[in-house]
Amino acid sequence: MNILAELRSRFEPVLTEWTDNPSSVIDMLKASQDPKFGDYQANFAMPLAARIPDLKPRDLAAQIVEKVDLSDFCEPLEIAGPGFINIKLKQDWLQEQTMQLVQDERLGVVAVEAPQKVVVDFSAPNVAKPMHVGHLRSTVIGDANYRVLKFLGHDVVGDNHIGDWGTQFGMIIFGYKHFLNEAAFQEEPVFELARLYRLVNQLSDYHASKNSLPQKEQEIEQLTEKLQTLEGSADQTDKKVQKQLKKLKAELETKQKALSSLQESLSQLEANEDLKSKATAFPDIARLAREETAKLHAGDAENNDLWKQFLPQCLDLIQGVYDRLDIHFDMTLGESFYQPMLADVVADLKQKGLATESQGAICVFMKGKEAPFIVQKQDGAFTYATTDLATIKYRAEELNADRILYVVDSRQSEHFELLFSTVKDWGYTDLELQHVSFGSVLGEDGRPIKTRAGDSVGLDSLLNEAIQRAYNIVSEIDDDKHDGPELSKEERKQIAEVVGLGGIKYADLKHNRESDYRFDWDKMLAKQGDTATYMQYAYARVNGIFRKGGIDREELRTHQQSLNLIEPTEIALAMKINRYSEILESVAAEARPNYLTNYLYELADLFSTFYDVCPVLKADDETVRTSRLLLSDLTARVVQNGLSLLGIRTCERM
Ligand SMILES: NC(=[NH2+])NCCC[C@H](N)C(=O)O
Repeated sequence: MNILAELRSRFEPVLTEWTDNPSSVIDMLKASQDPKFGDYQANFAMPLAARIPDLKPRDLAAQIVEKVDLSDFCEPLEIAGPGFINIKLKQDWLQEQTMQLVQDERLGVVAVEAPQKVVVDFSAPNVAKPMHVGHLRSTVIGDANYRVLKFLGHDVVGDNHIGDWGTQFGMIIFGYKHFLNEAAFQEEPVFELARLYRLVNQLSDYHASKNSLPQKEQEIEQLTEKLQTLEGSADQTDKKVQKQLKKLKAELETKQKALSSLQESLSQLEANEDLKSKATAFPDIARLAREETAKLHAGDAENNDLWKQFLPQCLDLIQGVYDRLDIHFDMTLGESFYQPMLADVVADLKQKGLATESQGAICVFMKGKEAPFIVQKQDGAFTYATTDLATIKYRAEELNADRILYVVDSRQSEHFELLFSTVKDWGYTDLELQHVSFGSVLGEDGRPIKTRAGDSVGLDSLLNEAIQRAYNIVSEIDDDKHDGPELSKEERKQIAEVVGLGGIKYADLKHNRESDYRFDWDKMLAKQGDTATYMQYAYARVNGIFRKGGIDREELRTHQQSLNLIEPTEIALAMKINRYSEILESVAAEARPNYLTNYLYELADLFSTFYDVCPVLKADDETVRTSRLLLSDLTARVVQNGLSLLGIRTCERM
């Protein structure tokens, strides 16, 4: 049962006496921060009273308390401070409720009454290049949302909207035509294609950087001049001047640093004879690659054949990463799938008067938005925007979607604002559209994470490193065991896989998704603290209790009547367990898996405190022992279930 939802539904009708719109304040009923204010606390008396003349919030709170009847499961309500309403659950009710969970496979999480058809658009890499750490967030956050929604009973479709039609294909096609290593391609086509992509990318970056040199040098020259003039003419004892000088110097220094690192990478490439000669042979490689893409899009037979040949190979490469991460999609339609529909989309928008011509391009202009949404470029090409419009039409009409979540980088916020606004005008008014936006993964130095060679870090090597580091942690935990190590090398390896991958996912999920976060191996895998390792360990620890006591858990669960909550830590733990369903619903409503990580962390912590204070196997009395075993069992089940909804596995021992 969702206790929070139940409480809100009891208060909501009562509040109509003071407001027409109780749902606007009902969120102010929340779990309380501190048990001394009860289990839940309602703070809506203050804002409501503020709108009514001569009504003190405390008096209003008293009137509300008078009207709402919670006597079946709560203690008499208390009013505190300026008008808070403190709500405490009846202990025998909580106990009974907890007892019901013992036999409930779903741990109190009732499936929603009105399931929605939800499309989760996630991962969506551009597949012509190997996956890198930048793809991690969408994949992991999307997968967690997918799992939670599904568990809640929604009809969920995971769609990997891959970029399989973009400019990168032109790059591999160009590479294939000019730089192919035939033998390598025969042997391992996927790697050869990845190499070709990197090569063409590197060469076109080289020219872009080289071409930007004169401008960069000029900027530095101008800055230097400005600085010299200021130093020569202005009064250097003046505070303002000093400040200005300092600012200019800092700016100059940053620019000089950037320039020298650019020069260094250019000369590195030039030191490589082979690369240098390729760069010299194709000074306008970027344009040439773009032309290959244009030919592909225009239906050129040779390029289309190559594309058909390359696509499955590119997909194979990314599939390897998905397999390792245990990520699954219901469909992988991708951008190419929608190409035949794009002309109709534009025609329809024009016909409805939504799209108009502007400087040769076809655009949708929106009120209050400066940027137009370009659906067809001057040269006739359709855009990312057009594809997304066609995708929505397909999802609404063919998949019957009620809601679509786009788990995409925050840098695409503007695109989604324009997209959603266009779609409403286009007539899909009931469709719930949400950009589940997220920040970047930063390296330990606080900059976007890169390898030493300056490439983005490949996901495969990242996962390998995680597992390798986890192996050391797992060994450490095992070596430190009171009665000596108990795991074989093989077992340690298996556990390391679970801990390493879990650690990577958890570290990503635990942050408020909008913030950037720093990738930090030590923090990520730490045994203590807000990490998957800590929770996986808590889970294994409970299993250890049962193993040690030789207790059959299935059999234990039939002892339903023996739950007996006495100690405050037991009550707090039971309370937390009962909140599981409310947490999952909040994750689903806002697409925020960090609510779940946070909950699990608090749960594991409460368990730890309980376990320190309350002897379980050594409890004095049989009923207390059974009760505590039941509570431990429930905790472990919630931890396991919660982690599994985050896509994180657990091990029986650790
Ligand atoms: N429907 C969407 N636009 N989904 C997200 C696609 C992300 C795109 N492939 C990129 O890498 O930027």
